[in-house]
Amino acid sequence: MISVAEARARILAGFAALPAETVALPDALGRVLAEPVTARLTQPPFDAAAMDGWAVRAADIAGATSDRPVALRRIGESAAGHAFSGSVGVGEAVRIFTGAPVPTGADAVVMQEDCSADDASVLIGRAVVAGRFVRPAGFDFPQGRELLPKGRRLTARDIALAAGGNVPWLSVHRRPRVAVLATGDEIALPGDPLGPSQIVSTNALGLCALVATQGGTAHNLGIARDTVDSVAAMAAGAAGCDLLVTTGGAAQGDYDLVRDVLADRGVSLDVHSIAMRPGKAVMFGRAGTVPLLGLPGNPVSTGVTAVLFLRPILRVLQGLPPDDGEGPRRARLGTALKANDRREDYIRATLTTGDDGIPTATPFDRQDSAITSLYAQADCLIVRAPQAPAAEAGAVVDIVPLSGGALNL
Ligand SMILES: Nc1nc2c(c(=O)[nH]1)N[C@H]1C(S)=C(S)[C@@H](COP(=O)(O)OP(=O)(O)OC[C@H]3O[C@@H](n4cnc5c(N)ncnc54)[C@H](O)[C@@H]3O)O[C@H]1N2
Ligand code: MOO
Repeated sequence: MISVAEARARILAGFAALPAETVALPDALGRVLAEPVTARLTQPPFDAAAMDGWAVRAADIAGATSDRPVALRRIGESAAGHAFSGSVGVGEAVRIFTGAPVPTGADAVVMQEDCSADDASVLIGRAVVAGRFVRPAGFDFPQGRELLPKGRRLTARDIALAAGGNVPWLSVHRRPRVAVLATGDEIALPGDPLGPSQIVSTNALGLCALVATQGGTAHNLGIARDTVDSVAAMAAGAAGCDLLVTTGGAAQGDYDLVRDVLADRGVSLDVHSIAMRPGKAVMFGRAGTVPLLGLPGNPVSTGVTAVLFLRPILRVLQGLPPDDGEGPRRARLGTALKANDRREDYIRATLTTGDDGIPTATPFDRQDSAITSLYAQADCLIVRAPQAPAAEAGAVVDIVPLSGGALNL
């Protein structure tokens, strides 16, 4: 058995960022930039009014108050999308609306609440400094400014920013293509009629969904039967994918065939047994040209090992660092834990936040790797190092949050 850290290092050494492709901005949410996004225009492109009111020369109204307003001659109007073409001279004002270009000659905007107007003139009831309620050209960013760096996973806000920079398409890493293969004579698809000793496959659909949350495209290859030929034939469907993930058939039993199939094909496994619980039976190697990650069949083992090994692979393939660094990584224990043995434990737990704002992770009583109902409820995994001594309630522990994904505000 090797440690989790060594297994991760060996597995991730086999992956690098996928090539770039160009996508239209509406399709870029959750994708990772292969090139920085640079502004193609200056924003705002002109000096723009920040309020509805009157564009004036500040010097003209220096002494204006509500009791002693200053009268200016109104000479036109500037609306958003319809600039005033003339220029504002001494003693003149232009009616202006939010977002409209401030005419040349004017250097400030007075809110309409401080003014009263008739057809020919306007009374300005407040003095303002030059620049008041004017957003100068380039106030947000100038043309040529880097708006978003290479390697950024695009959020909803980033899409709006790129649109503001007049960038209609951008360069992102190709989505990882991941083939998913379930194995086992006992496995049936949800909705299929079940034989007397059959169970429904949870793992493949869960893995496909996890791939989607991480920005990849999953190809569900179906269910291989417990024969070498069936596993080999169905695994061949992964040709052209960036990764084949199998579930089940990874342990030592007479019908655990994924290993045999790999061995038959001369596949050397870089990883085949990891000192962790759940998930000891993880394999990593290469099936032909396609890297293969073999995950154990117990559903929670599949889920936990996918979080620990598949998620970072998908991130690296998209040009991201292996870990997201999001969310809390430490919490206080809600209940005491016994000393650990030689396997690193990933304990399913809930997270609550106390009055002091510090999260508390409370393990479920039952930790069997077949209990999917509790895994779905878990907020995090508590990480217990091999041989960790007993820990009291309140002790600070490392956690892996079970949250995050490709879509972000
Ligand atoms: N003698 C030993 N037996 C086992 C060991 C061991 O080290 N020595 N390890 C145990 C551990 S830990 C795990 S985890 C499992 C891993 O076994 P496999 O990866 O070979 O998985 P299977 O035997 O095929 O299945 C295990 C379990 O999971 C169910 N399963 C499988 N696929 C699915 C699926 N797609 N959806 C839902 N459930 C699935 C399967 O029916 C079994 O109940 O081995 C232990 N045994
Ligand atoms: O891999 Mo097993 O995961 O310890 O149930």
